[in-house]
This record gives sequence, structure tokens and C-alpha cells, in this order.
Amino acid sequence: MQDLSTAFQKQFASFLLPLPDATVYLIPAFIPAEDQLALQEALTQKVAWRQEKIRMFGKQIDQPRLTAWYADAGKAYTYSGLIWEPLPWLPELTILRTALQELTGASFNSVLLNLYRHGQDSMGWHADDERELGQNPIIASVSLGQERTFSFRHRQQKDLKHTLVLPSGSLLLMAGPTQHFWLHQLPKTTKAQQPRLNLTFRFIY
Ligand SMILES: O=C(O)CCC(=O)C(=O)O
Ligand SMILES: [Fe+2]
Repeated sequence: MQDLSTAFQKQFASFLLPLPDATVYLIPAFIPAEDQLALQEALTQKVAWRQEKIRMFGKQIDQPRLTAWYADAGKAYTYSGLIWEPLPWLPELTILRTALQELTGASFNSVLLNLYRHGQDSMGWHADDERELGQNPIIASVSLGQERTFSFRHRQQKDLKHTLVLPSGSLLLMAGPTQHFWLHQLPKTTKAQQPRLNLTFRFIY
């Protein structure tokens, strides 16, 4: 099982969200403001974005976002009922992976990227609890571009909810029992119009 380093836990204690049964940190300025736009543009251009389909009510419909998956060779991942074959790491992704590993003390061997083209792109309620992520996965989620609302909902205590805003350059780190007890989503909005990139770094066993 993976763990956040003691150094990280000390340094970022004040960024820990007050959620029961969860370990979630929101670090607003993980990527310096002056680097955000260039990184967002490079990834938007270079990433091999795909429009995947999902089955809904027996029909094939477009997922409301574009996606891509980069990982170490030999890793296959099932996500949203799809089997993903990894693409080799881009330099920009390697730099981010290394920075995240140094910051957190955790290891990451894959990254799922989401491109929300406008406010009608979204991700529904789910937990990142696939078998290959192991017991208490550490998921490092980096956001670039349009800030969007993100919410948590407790699986058993239905009145427990938490909504936050993910600004450009932020790092949302989910660890411990979070996926076991909570669902999360990125809802649609009529407000946000600009694109948003999201990168979730994971460790696949
Ligand atoms: O776009 C986001 O912030 C959420 C992405 C997410 O939950 C996922 O990729 O599993
Ligand atoms: Fe997720």
C-alpha cells in the first residue's frame, strides 16, 4: 500500500480538507501561474485525445469529454468499462510525474487525462476504486485552465457533501480511505465556457 511521506503531511497539514473518512488535500498553486498557459497549450496540442463512447440505455453515446491515457509500458487499465492501452510518456507528463513523486513521496506509473471542452463537458459520480488501483489509492489530480466546481458525496451518510472549486494550477490529492467512502463528480455548468485540462496521476498494480 502506498503512503504520503511524513514530510508532505507536515508541510501541507493546513491544506487537508475537513472530510470524515477521507484524506483529501487541495493545494491551489501547485503549478506556478507563469507556467500554466504554456503547459495547457502544449498538452492540448500534443496529447492523443480520443472521443470515447459509453453505453447508456443500450445505446452508444459520446463521453462528455475527451480522454487519453499515458502509462509505463505493459500496464493495461479498465476504466469506464473500457480497456486502455497506454501511450508512452510525453516530456511534459514526465516532468509533472517527477514533481508529484518528489512532493508526495508516492509513486505514479500512469496518468489519465481529461479535456473538458466547455461547461457541458463533465464527469458523473464515481469513485476511483478499480481493482488495479489497490486498497487505498493515492490519486494526484492536476487542473489547468477554466476553474470548475468539483463535489464529493459520502456513500453511506447521504447528507455528507462537500463542494469546492478547482482553480488552474491546483493539485487535488486523494488518499487513504477516500475512494472507499466517497464518490466525486465534475458537474456540467452553464457558466464555464473555456476548456479545462485535468490530469489524474495513479499507480496501477
Ligand atoms: O476532472 C476532474 O477533476 C475529475 C477527474 C476524475 O475524477 C477522474 O479522472 O477520475
Ligand atoms: Fe475520479
